[in-house]
Amino acid sequence: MPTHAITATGLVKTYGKGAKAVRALAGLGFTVPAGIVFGLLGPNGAGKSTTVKILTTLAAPDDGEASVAGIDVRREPGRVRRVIGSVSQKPAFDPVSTGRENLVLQGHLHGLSATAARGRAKELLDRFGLTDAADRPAGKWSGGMQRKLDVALGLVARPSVLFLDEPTTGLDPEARADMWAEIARLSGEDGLTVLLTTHYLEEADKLAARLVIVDRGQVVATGSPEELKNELNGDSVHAELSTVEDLSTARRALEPVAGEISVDGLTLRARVATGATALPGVLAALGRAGVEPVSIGTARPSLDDVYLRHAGRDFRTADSVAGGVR
Ligand SMILES: Nc1ncnc2c1ncn2[C@@H]1O[C@H](COP(=O)(O)OP(=O)(O)OP(=O)(O)O)[C@@H](O)[C@H]1O
Repeated sequence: MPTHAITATGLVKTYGKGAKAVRALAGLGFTVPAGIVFGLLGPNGAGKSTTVKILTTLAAPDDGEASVAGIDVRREPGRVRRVIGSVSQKPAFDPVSTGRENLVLQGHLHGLSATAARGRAKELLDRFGLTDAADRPAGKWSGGMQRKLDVALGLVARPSVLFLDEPTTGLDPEARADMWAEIARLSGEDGLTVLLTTHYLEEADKLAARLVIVDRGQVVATGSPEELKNELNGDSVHAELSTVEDLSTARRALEPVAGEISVDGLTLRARVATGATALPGVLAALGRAGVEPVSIGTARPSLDDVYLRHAGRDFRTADSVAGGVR
């Protein structure tokens, strides 16, 4: 295995032509060291799925280069497919067949003998805690168990790189926490490289050893979650106001006491050196301006703040306005 499990350089992809053309990737590039969970984080429409389609050989870039496990995705797509596992957002299992049958069938599709396919199915069922349900139709399993089955199906052929596209979308909090534990175990135990795409900041923060933040088809920030948050050098104070008028008054009042100020709905966020120390000054400034916040608090920097700094807009707002580079 080369040191880098994935490299992508200058990827460009445009869908459609003329006035309707959407530039999904605008020169995107990153490298993924082997053996870690790597996060590809970005709001809806940022270009994550397009990147994964190119890396898993399902789409060709208009320009740029990429390799997976040292193999060029454009020149040798067949070889790439043999070393990767891919778990897409859509379920890959047959709901009428049992979990075990699904896994055995997948083994056959990858050329395993009947005995080897049964053995691998048993191993994966045990590993994901699915043995008790193994002989019931997968369509009757809970959402969390079905997602685990999807991941298990992606692992049947012992890939060296596993692509997980939005693995926890639609899961309830308990199933999501369970899935997070499984994903963390994948790279920790098996030395597998996992490329995780997500639009959940918290998920990337918790699982990814390194990540790139993608916005409008380009990488806007790269590093470990800790590195990225530490670069921000400071906490934030969040004040929720009751009216738009109060919001503008508060903004003017805080300009002399805070660094960057941003607004999300009726919440104002101001960057300060240390939240606890700055809070009395912020409250005093608001009081002098005659503004009483509905609530106020401080927070350590989050990936949300990192995104705001690098993309110049709030993550949640960007997430609700999907769109490529036009
Ligand atoms: N087949 C397609 N035809 C036209 N436009 C497309 C196609 N696939 C994606 N796009 C557009 O390209 C841009 C990037 O989409 P992509 O699916 O790669 O983003 P994403 O970050 O994966 O978003 P999501 O989290 O919503 O899946 C978006 O504007 C999207 O609407």
